[in-house]
Amino acid sequence: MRIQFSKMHGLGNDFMVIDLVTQRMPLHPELIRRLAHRNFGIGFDQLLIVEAPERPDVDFKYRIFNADGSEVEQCGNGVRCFARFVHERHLTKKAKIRVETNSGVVEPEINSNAWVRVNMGEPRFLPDDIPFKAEMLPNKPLPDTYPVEVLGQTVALDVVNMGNPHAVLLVDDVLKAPVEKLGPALESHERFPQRVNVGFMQIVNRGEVRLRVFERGVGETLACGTGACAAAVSGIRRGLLDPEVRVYLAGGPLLIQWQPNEVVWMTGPTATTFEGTFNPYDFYVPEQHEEQ
Ligand SMILES: N[C@@H](CCC[C@H](N)C(=O)O)C(=O)O
Repeated sequence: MRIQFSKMHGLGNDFMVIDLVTQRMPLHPELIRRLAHRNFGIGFDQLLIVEAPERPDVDFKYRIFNADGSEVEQCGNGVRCFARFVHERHLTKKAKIRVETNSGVVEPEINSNAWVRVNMGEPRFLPDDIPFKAEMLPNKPLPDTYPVEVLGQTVALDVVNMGNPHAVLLVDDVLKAPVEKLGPALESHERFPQRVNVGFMQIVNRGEVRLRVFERGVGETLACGTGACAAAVSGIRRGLLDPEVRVYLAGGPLLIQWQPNEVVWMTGPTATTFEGTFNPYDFYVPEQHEEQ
């Protein structure tokens, strides 16, 4: 039994994409960790799965797994690649599709140059929606920064849910930001019961920022789409940015557009690196093998 896949990326945030509408394979976390391994596996930041929809008003179901095997709710660079994948595999002819995720519906629209614009939905700020433990302000929208003690210092975090949880910190120089130190400490901080993605944002001017993201379940990646949305939303909410922001990540720029109380729009490129097949039994996990 061989499974077909595509290797894709959005600005260097890389994915293995598998169609499980027409194929079957187990989705055990240990199998995913083995496939994600950069030497022993295919290597990726996230595994993206295409499934048949469970409700009548969407075209596909989109499941996302981090390299550590954890299933997550949303992936912004991934949804652009997802839209391109379902076209390349002739699973749809529609330019604009509705895709169900574990945190709601997103709507990517693909253009002829494989650029994709996505309605990412509305950001959420309630502590329970992030989720974030903010005893001082039980379930009221959070202020635009919240002080959090970490590694003996207090940092001012803006916490935003973009389908998945994000914390955004302002820094003077993104190249000198303490991503390796604060990233893991905040990712697993007790205030974030489901862990968090941590963005370090440098404001260049009202329309441009530089961003590095320490991703939950992966580590620092070359780009993070939901992280770019969260950073832009945070800067706009704080009155530091205009409603249209170019977010420069290590892998390249994304365009993010947002007006308060509206949905966030993300526009960016996609790339298919190669297509291949693998035999899941080469990555077999004894006694934990689960059929999907
Ligand atoms: N790279 C993604 C985000 C993937 C999920 C994230 N690591 C999480 O755990 O929430 C993006 O482009 O948004």
